[in-house]
Amino acid sequence: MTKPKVLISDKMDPNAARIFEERGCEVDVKPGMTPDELKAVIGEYDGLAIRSATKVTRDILDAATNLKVIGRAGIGVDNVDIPYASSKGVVVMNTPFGNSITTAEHAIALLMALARQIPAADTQTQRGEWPKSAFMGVEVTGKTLGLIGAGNIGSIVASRALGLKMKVVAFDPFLTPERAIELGVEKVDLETLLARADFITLHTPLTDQTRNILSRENLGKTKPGVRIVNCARGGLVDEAALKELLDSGHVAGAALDVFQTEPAKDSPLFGTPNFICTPHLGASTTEAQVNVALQVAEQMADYLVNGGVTNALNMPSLSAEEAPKLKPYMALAENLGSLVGQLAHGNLDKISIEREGHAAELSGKPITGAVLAGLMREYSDSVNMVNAPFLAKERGIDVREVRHDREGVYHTLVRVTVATEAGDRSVAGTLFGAGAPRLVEIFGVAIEADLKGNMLYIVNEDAPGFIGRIGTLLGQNGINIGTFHLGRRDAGGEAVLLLSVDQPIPDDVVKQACALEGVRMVKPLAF
Ligand SMILES: NC(=O)c1ccc[n+]([C@@H]2O[C@H](COP(=O)([O-])OP(=O)(O)OC[C@H]3O[C@@H](n4cnc5c(N)ncnc54)[C@H](O)[C@@H]3O)[C@@H](O)[C@H]2O)c1
Ligand SMILES: O=C(O)CC[C@@H](O)C(=O)O
Repeated sequence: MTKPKVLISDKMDPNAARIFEERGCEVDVKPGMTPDELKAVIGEYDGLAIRSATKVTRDILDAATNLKVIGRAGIGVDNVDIPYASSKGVVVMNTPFGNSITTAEHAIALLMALARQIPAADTQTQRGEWPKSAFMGVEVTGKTLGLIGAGNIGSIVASRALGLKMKVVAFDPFLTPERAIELGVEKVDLETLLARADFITLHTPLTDQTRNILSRENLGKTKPGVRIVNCARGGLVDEAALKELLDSGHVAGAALDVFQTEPAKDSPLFGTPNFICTPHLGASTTEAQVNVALQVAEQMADYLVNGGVTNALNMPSLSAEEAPKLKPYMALAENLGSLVGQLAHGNLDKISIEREGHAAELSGKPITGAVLAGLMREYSDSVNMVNAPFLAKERGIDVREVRHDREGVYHTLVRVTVATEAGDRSVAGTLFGAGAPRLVEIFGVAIEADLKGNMLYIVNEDAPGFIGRIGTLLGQNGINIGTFHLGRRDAGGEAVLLLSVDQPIPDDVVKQACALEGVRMVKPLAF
């Protein structure tokens, strides 16, 4: 088996490359490529490990013809076009906790540096000026810290601030009152936070809701003398308005680790008294970089080698223990989806995926993804289990998952039912022996078959002589039959024949088969 190939395209702790190799991947480390250089090579890779410098745009994704997973060694994924990656079937993962403590500590460091103007005092002292009377600081004890965003990092900042004897008020629409109590913070609305905070620190992602959350208008509502820290994302604070308010003295100090445009090589804020900045260093500690590098490599290798999914932003998680158990189900589910896709005519607007027995004990989402991938492969070549649910949603297909506790005839069963213009059509399959997928029912007829390679599906009247006729026809056309499966509803009623053949069946042979006595339908299939 060829090893999956991974490209590390940003500066990353060497532990990442080591882990990839130990876990069975080939790895190339090429930080600092231009977008054109990346575009030229990305087609070779199954995985792309990045930090924030690599921009994974549509253009790059279009060239990434083998790419299966993008791993962000860090939290923010605003440098990845996730919707487009999803539509291309590429899993996007991040490492949501590896650098949280480090970033929270950076926010606190900046807060303290602002309170005591440490950078300017340091510069002037080292110039030999001994500016003792130029720097009058403020205590943080007893002051109110306004936290915008109380997720992983915000919560850690809150605990550190409480340790510094600050009062913490938090604005976060997703913060429950119970969690606020647990964190020891007061949940408030944004207006209240702006009016009450002596220090404000931001810890939200950059979204349509948070963009410019500290706008000119909102900055105007802050308490005179407020000090502001942004260690989250550029674009949360209106930088031009901040400059004016720093100049007017309304804002007593501001510290930015992140900028609207990065790298920020030029900014009107540079040189403003009481303005401090760092070049997006929030996550830059040895500990955090080792954490995120190890974690991203473990997650990506696990996905590429075993199919395990952890911390994916566009796919449900799947543990390394569950992945091998699900593997045979993926093949079964994809085949069942493909079978209904090939047999059901007309618009598919509803699909239900039922699991019973052992299948009901496993996670349903991957099985659903595989059924949808099989089904939609009839309509699109680039579909896989990652993008299939998105494509189904886009097409307005109503997808239902049903889990039965009941014991059925089979120890495990997956049934796929589609609602078509001609009524509901359902196929079902099980796993035999060591996990061999097997079809056990097709549109209400019990039949046992391996769905593999080229096949021919025939519905005919159950009457003597038919098997001989079809065998003769295929033989006369030089088509060898591999396996032969029969099923019927009632004796003398409708019968179903599923043949595996050694080559695709030409159209004229299909026509001849349709013309045989007693034939109701003939459909060549491919798996
Ligand atoms: N400077 C750095 O180097 C650095 C390092 C790590 C993380 N970050 C950034 O820090 C930010 C926070 O990271 P995290 O791990 O705490 O994320 P998180 O997802 O754990 O927390 C984000 C919080 O923001 C809240 N939120 C979302 N929309 C909001 C809104 N409109 N108003 C108020 N709150 C809102 C969410 O409810 C959530 O609690 C991210 O943008 C991340 O990219 C920066
Ligand atoms: O990789 C970095 O240095 C920055 C990471 C940070 O912005 C993040 O969102 O995790």
